[in-house]
Amino acid sequence: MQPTVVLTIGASDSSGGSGLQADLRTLAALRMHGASVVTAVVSRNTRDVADLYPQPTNVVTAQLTSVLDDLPVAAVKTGILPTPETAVAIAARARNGALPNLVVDPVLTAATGSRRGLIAAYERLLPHASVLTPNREEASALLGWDVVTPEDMAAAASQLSARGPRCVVITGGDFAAGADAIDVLWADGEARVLHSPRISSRNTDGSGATFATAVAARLAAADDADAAVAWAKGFVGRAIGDAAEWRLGNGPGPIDQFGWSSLTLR
Ligand SMILES: Nc1ncnc2c1ncn2[C@@H]1O[C@H](COP(=O)(O)OP(=O)(O)O)[C@@H](O)[C@H]1O
Ligand SMILES: Cc1ncc(COP(=O)(O)OP(=O)(O)O)c(N)n1
Repeated sequence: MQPTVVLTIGASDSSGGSGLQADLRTLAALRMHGASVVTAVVSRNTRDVADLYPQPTNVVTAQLTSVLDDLPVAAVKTGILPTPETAVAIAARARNGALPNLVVDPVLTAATGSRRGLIAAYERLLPHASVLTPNREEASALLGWDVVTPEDMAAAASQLSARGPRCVVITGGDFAAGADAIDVLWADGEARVLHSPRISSRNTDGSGATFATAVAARLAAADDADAAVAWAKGFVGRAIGDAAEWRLGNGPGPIDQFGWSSLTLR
């Protein structure tokens, strides 16, 4: 049997916790082949980000052309798109139908120019997204108002879906500790609040990247969007729980996509 191919477009994280490294670990754990287009190189550890070096846009598009000319890509996930030019170039490929089952994780870290320019460029990408996965801060930036409560998240998801993505899930990993980890899903014209047990851990680096990549993987496996989101939420919760005792570095460390202690792959 051939492995399913999923393409991740994003930045290298030198600490290995998030970005392309988390995406590729997630795909490997799900027994899929990960192709990767490097948009930027981030110098960081578990404590802080030192620098972000964007790849020139022509280097990003050259990687994209090489992958898409040859490999049977079944789904695509985007992470850091460091400049408006890069985001516009990715949007052009999406508009041409070259990026199937596109999951957009709008990490709004701009390397050059204004954040406003990056947000404007994202507007071109959103109509082509199958699933958009902002956290509350990213949703606030995209919309221009503060998304705080679960009610806000539902309204925000509805407003973002009007910009084109078929499904929007606003993640709430940064809610003050409570019993549940709450995300809000907008699909088929209605909002649903998704609950899962909140895991107590200092190690949550890469949760957003892992979640979005797992959604892309499940879309590649022909799940519909809400099933993919529900599955990914379970997956990331297990990955956080399995790494809760890890002490890799002095800040929030990576999560355990492989579930070395408890994951049963389905
Ligand atoms: N402590 C936690 N326990 C369980 N699930 C969590 C926890 N933190 C985040 N998640 C889940 O991880 C996914 C990514 O969410 P989030 O952390 O908000 O993304 P980001 O890293 O982009 O801010 C969501 O499904 C969220 O509910
Ligand atoms: C290289 C790199 N660094 C950080 C991120 C941030 O991703 P985000 O989804 O905001 O949060 P986590 O994945 O770290 O929970 C990234 N995508 N790439």
